[in-house]
Amino acid sequence: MGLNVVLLGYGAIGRSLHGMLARHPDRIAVIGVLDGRAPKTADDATGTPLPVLDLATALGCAEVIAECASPAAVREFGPDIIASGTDLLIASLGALVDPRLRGLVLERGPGRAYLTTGAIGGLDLVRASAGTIDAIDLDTRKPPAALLHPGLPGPLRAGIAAAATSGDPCTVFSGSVERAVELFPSNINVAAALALAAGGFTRVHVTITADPAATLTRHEIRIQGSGGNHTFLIGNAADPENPATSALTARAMASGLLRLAGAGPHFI
Ligand SMILES: NC(=O)C1=CN([C@@H]2O[C@H](COP(=O)(O)OP(=O)(O)OC[C@H]3O[C@@H](n4cnc5c(N)ncnc54)[C@H](O)[C@@H]3O)[C@@H](O)[C@H]2O)C=CC1
Ligand SMILES: O=C([O-])CC(=O)C(=O)O
Repeated sequence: MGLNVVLLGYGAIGRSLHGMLARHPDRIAVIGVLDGRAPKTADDATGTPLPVLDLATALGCAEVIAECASPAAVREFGPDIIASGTDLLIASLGALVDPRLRGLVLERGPGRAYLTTGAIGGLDLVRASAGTIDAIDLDTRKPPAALLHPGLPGPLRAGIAAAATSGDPCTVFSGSVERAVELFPSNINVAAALALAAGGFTRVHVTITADPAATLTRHEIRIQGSGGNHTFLIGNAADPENPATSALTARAMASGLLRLAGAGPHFI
């Protein structure tokens, strides 16, 4: 019997994740989706349709709910999932900048919250170095189209659009993790991942650049502290369905779920 998984969100990550997990029926059974807005619920590779579930049904059959929807979905469903005793794997880590939600999701139980490494690497090192870190700088660079979304304030939208027409890279944001995830809720969860791993939001500074020439999404992470200095440079291919999302994210979630289902090797 495999691990029973429900997908909360069936967009670019959810569909890709479904396809990857379908290759491991001995370890994982994807039994449905919690996403009433998904236009279709069948994985392209297998054509397997998934039922759309309500929360009560999902909680009755899932051992793990894998969130790949939005920070709003973490706010809406996260506390109930954890309170029910079901485990929750979270992609939209930006939701956890809210200390109240963080308490409900990360500290209450009895369900366990797992945080995906998502679109970056090095979180094991950041976690291990938590007490020694003075500062983390995250420079994220994406094509302008990957940064535009309907909730952006007008001047910021205009700045990103101007970068697109000028052809030159333009830094469109510099500031805190909290402000970054407020302005780009589906685009900079990796900043929250670094802050959560480092054990504090105040030490992380975020810069976002719109780069019309970018062919990869780039995350440059520079860590300074008494334990040493560490730099990671990550260049990710975008998901073919969503230019805002690195394709690595679905692979990271699949890898994490397979690990929960017992597949090694286990790096800890
Ligand atoms: N931790 C990380 O490194 C990364 C995290 N993400 C997070 O993953 C999320 C999903 O990414 P994609 O699949 O590319 O987005 P997408 O826009 O392609 O798909 C999102 C799906 O979730 C559904 N959804 C949104 N809010 C919902 C809600 N409240 N309840 C139920 N369903 C809901 C939508 O209907 C859509 O089908 C992003 O919004 C972002 O927050 C994305 C990339 C990297
Ligand atoms: O996929 C990426 O490269 C990063 C991203 O969207 C996020 O952190 O939300």
